[in-house]
Amino acid sequence: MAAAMDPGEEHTRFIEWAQSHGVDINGIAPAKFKDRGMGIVAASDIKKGEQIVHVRNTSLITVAQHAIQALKFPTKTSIHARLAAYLALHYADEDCQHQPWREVWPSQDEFIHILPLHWSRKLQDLLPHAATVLLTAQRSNLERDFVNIHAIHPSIPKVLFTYTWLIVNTRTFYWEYPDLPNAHPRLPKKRQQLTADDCYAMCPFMDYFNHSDKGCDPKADAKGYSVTADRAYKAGEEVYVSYGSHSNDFLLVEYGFILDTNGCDSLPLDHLILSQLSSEQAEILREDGFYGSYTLSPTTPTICHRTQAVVRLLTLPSRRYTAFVSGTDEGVGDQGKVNGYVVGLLVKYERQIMEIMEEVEELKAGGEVKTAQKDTLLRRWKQVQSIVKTSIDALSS
Ligand SMILES: C[S@@+](CC[C@H](N)C(=O)[O-])C[C@H]1O[C@@H](n2cnc3c(N)ncnc32)[C@H](O)[C@@H]1O
Repeated sequence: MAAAMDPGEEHTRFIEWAQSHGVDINGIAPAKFKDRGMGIVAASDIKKGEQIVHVRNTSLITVAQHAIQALKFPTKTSIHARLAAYLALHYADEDCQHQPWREVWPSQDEFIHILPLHWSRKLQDLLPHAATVLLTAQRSNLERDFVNIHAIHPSIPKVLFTYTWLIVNTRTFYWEYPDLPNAHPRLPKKRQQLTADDCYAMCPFMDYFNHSDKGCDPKADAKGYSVTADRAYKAGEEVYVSYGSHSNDFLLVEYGFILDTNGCDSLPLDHLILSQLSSEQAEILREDGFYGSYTLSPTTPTICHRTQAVVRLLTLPSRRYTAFVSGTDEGVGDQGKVNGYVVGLLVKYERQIMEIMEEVEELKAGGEVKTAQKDTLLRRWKQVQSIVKTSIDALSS
């Protein structure tokens, strides 16, 4: 994909600001892409192992900062909500120290086009099941955070909070809150109460990198963030980081895009399997720790161990299920029966997929359904269809 090396004045201003705020940039530059906003390209040839950017910890936005601590959020307020509220409270402040950085963030309008949270109900209802589950959780986290923030900062409008909450959602990095030299003295104590969901920091320039399943791995330590080239790059090539091992349903809901090839993609099977269970079977699986989270990995279609267990409970005498989950029998002799059962589920699902794709295709683009949204949804269904087809073939042979 061709990229414009000179993406515009606001980006030039931001780079100058970043360099004077503890961001060391080496051999890379921001560039504008047709289909994914900004990204990072190699400005010159880069060798594998070269450090291409370092961002000093004092340039991050974290809840350890005095300006955020001073807002005195109740303890139950999530880190996500605190960061979003801080950004919202300073949104209209043109003298804000982060102004040049904010100018290069996506607009509310861009989010409306790409993020399923903003899609019309018609389109949301046609998302794959796994994406619907993620979207429901996202909506409820946003609602919870808004209610908590509204109670103490009623002046923040919901539309603005939603925007800054999504900025935080799409542009933060995992940050373990090491005991920063400049951190608030109370932070080390609080750190023990933080869960992985709380460990967010906003990091200037790092948030230009787009995601790939095989990209550079950003590293954080007490001094800040850095990215090292995972391989050699030729000048002009896009340099990606990996946001984590995420399926396309996750990327779609949380970030508003899907990858054409994604080694971390998966097909969740819960919606096909859980409805087949009697209440006794569900109880047995809960007791054995095998209830739910059934997936099929598409690369070499593999039924995960949990699915192997549940299908054995559904199709075999109970002693054979028990032998499998206790590990006394690897269950090789029953594999054909297990595969056959999964194929039966997938064949039914394949028919549903075709019907859903027809519904998506029939939606008129324009008005509340945008062409790009419809195209993304159709592309995702085609991927799901292809995973299902490949799996049926592989498991039937
Ligand atoms: C951390 S930002 C990366 C910079 C962003 N592209 C920008 O214009 O500022 C994350 C957002 O970039 C976009 N993005 C990241 N990786 C992408 C990819 N591989 N393909 C398409 N869009 C991507 C998504 O919109 C995502 O929400």
